[in-house]
Amino acid sequence: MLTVDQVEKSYTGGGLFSRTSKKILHNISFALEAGEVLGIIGESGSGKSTLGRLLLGIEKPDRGTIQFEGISIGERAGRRGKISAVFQDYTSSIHPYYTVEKALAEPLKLSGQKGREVEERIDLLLRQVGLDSSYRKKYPHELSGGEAQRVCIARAVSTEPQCILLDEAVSSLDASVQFQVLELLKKLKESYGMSYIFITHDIQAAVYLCDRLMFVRNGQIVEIVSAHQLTDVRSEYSNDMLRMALRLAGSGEDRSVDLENRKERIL
Ligand SMILES: Nc1ncnc2c1ncn2[C@@H]1O[C@H](COP(=O)(O)OP(=O)(O)OP(=O)(O)O)[C@@H](O)[C@H]1O
Repeated sequence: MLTVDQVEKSYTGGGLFSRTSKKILHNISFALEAGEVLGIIGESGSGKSTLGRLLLGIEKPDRGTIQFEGISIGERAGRRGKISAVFQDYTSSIHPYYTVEKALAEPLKLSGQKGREVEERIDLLLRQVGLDSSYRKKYPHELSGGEAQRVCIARAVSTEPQCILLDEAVSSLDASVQFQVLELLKKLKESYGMSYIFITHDIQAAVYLCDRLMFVRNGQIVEIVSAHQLTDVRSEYSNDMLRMALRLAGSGEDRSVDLENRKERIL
């Protein structure tokens, strides 16, 4: 469905007259199947969000191609209605002067839906993300972090894209809310059958949600493994990240719940 082939990206350094260029992504190639959940995991600064922006078509790669069903993501037809996103910063993801219903109506109207159809769809979306209709009139500042992120998720699924890119989408939520949102994402995936690209540094959340994990280091793919076969992990880097996740789980510093299940799967 989504194919990424030999993608490279550099940024020029700071300063108005700087000509130094730093390569952020090196030769990135992978494919995402319909209905699959792919985790992109790596340390801070490894290039995960840069890759995410390229996949959304917000920025262009310097080299290589990104295609959705054979059409370049750089073309409107390649991305329109096919991919949407949920970011970590849910507070600024919703317009501060928009009520929840207005925030949800916007993408629906842009996709050509009107009147009653939009109203019914908003009710359904709110129900699907576990919010009742009293939330329709609320503004973003009246929502908790978990509620705001549910609204962002409802907005992302509203037009039924084939894929949702989630960039650290649960990272700043507290443990129990994080788990609820992961559960919600699982449930929505079952209803809509879409794919997720789950960008995170939280391996445990990734193991919980993903089918495959892609480990990224210094802008390069280290390896891609099945999230159900973590014993297949070969590289030292991926093993170190898994061990670190396990140590956090064991020390009680973990921010997530359902640890035993995750520990078993990591082991
Ligand atoms: N627009 C930009 N201009 C210049 N450099 C950038 C730009 N965006 C990102 N970078 C640099 O690219 C590198 C990778 O950043 P990126 O945000 O993609 O990493 P990340 O893996 O998502 O990190 P984190 O987990 O901390 O969000 C960093 O060194 C960053 O400073």
